[in-house]
Amino acid sequence: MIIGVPKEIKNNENRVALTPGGAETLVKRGHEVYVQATAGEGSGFSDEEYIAAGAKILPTIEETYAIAEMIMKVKEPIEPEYKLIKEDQLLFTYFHFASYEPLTNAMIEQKPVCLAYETVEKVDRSLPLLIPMSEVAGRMASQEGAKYLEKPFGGRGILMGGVPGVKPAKVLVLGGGIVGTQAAKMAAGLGADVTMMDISLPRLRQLDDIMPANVKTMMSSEYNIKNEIKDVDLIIGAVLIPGAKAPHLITKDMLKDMRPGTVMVDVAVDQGGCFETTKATTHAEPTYEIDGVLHYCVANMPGAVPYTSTLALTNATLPYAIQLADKGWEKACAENEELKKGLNIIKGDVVYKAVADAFNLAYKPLEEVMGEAIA
Ligand SMILES: NC(=O)C1=CN([C@@H]2O[C@H](COP(=O)(O)OP(=O)(O)OC[C@H]3O[C@@H](n4cnc5c(N)ncnc54)[C@H](O)[C@@H]3O)[C@@H](O)[C@H]2O)C=CC1
Ligand SMILES: CC(=O)C(=O)O
Ligand SMILES: [Mg+2]
Repeated sequence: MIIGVPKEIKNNENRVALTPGGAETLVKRGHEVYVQATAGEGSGFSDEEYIAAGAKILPTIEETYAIAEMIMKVKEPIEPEYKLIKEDQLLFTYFHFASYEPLTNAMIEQKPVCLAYETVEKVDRSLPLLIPMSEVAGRMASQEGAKYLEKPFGGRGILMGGVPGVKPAKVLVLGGGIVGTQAAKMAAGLGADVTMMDISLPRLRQLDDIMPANVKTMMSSEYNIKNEIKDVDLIIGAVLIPGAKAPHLITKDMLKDMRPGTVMVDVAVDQGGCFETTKATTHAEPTYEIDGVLHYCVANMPGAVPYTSTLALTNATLPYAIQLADKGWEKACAENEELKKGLNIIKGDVVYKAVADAFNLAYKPLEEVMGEAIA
């Protein structure tokens, strides 16, 4: 198969979808790998390393899209990329369709096969291609939260761990999955007083067993959230309903009950955000303030730590990319239930129900689109 790896063009996105090691693995299996010039630079990989691995370098993004049967990316395609995408081309990347209607419409129009990292799902319902980036974003959420709580950055001016004789900061983590757990761990490590909320009681039991003593658990409900936010310093939004828009757990109205300088980090921004007042920001301008509350809503948080993130992401994606390249997407998805769950839009048909529901689009079950082979 001919595989193209374009350079990411989203603001401050320094990750790349394939390492030189990954390229070498695919080339050794008989595939052709084309990498756009300097695509790996932000992650510390030179063009020469890709060439040594057997890949070919193409000077422009246009040529990279034009030649490839499968495009491997990190972030969802953005506007300037839409027209480069070819009918029937396989796109293997994050999409987060439910949070962005123009992207969904563009992919329906361009008719590629969209296989979304974030909905590839194992039988135990875990999301193997989201987990590594959720681990990064979760750990970063507390780091960024601690920074923005500093007065010069717009926060209340409170130190996460406090000092002897002065109380630590109070941190509320909404969602106790991968992001929430990693965020809570980091905040607890800094000495903060952490509360985690989730709607799953079994998950709260697990967390209660494994988390340090300065992490408490609470059932997630509007009532509990309203009570907690009154004296909290940092709120981390980390909920997920796979493929769907995130529920708004904190409404605009609730901001009035918070102390000025409270910081809210919405990691769930790429699924629309779990705060009503969330709007996606970039690393260039990560925060904005509403009613005295500082919002941090960067949709590609891991892009800021590309050394860690590229290696973590490609560790997870490469085994799936090999299957797609070796067998083609139809056979690979027919034989692997995990990959099959990643199919969101196939040549104009929306085959992932939560995405169709998000925008009242027609939903076509996979069996209708693909026939018995894939159903
Ligand atoms: N901004 C960024 O750069 C990044 C964002 N993300 C996003 O972070 C979000 C969380 O991802 P993961 O932790 O991997 O998901 P996960 O599936 O591991 O955890 C989500 C948790 O939210 C809980 N939940 C659902 N509804 C809830 C509610 N009403 N109240 C409290 N908890 C609720 C679930 O029970 C689950 O435990 C996703 O939207 C993901 O796309 C992930 C990586 C990077
Ligand atoms: C998961 C995701 O959206 C990211 O890593 O940017
Ligand atoms: Mg994201």
